[in-house]
Amino acid sequence: MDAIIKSFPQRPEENSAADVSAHHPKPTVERPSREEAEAAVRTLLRWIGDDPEREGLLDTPKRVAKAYEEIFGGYSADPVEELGRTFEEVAGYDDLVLIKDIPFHSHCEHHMVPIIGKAHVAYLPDGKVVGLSKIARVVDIFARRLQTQEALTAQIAGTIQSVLNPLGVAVMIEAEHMCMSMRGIRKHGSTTITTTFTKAFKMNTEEQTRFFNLVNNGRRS
Ligand SMILES: Nc1nc2c(ncn2[C@@H]2O[C@H](COP(=O)(O)OP(=O)(O)OP(=O)(O)O)[C@@H](O)[C@H]2O)c(=O)[nH]1
Ligand SMILES: [Zn+2]
Repeated sequence: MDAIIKSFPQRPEENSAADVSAHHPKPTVERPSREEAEAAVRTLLRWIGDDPEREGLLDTPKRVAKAYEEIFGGYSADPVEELGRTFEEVAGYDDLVLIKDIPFHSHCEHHMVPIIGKAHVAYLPDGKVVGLSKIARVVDIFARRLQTQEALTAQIAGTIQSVLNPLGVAVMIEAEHMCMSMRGIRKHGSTTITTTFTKAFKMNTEEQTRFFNLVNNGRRS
């Protein structure tokens, strides 16, 4: 499915069906056994030129398999479930809710090396709100899968839009890609910014501007 990439400022346009279908269901593949995963790590150790039988590396395949369970734990979690519990008693609050500077670690699907960044997620409630931590959990679940930054951005926005059904969602991600700094073109310190807007945010550039202002407000340079 195509990622939704938007540049700033956006032209107001009609809401599209893509808004609500941008989140990906979790892939279903048959997993190999832990022994097979550990054997694959031993193969990679030999591929890089080291000796998996030397003392320091003996337990490494086991550790790597365990670490992978954690850093790719997003495949075993369901972001839709996280948004299932909502609250309506908010004293009539009907304005934007922004959770900014949500730190995340992901891995790029091209090289499987880290993407390190921050997500800013806002929504305009339509009567109901969700626990703030649940938004961060959605970020975390998608980040703990192999990603492109564009897909990560679109998946977070699409899931919140389709499950919570607010008046609009805005997601901005700023991240550094280790595949661009550790290897390849070796450009340290460059940041990639992606945004996805749905409904009210997509149709109204003033809402986008408000979102950007709030994200930048109080930020230390
Ligand atoms: N659009 C996008 N590109 C990404 C992301 N993460 C990594 N990339 C890029 O994916 C591209 C993969 O390019 P390829 O030519 O297929 O692979 P490569 O030869 O390893 O590329 P180099 O990184 O240029 O050495 C590179 O330009 C990466 O910088 C991402 O989140 N979004
Ligand atoms: Zn990469």
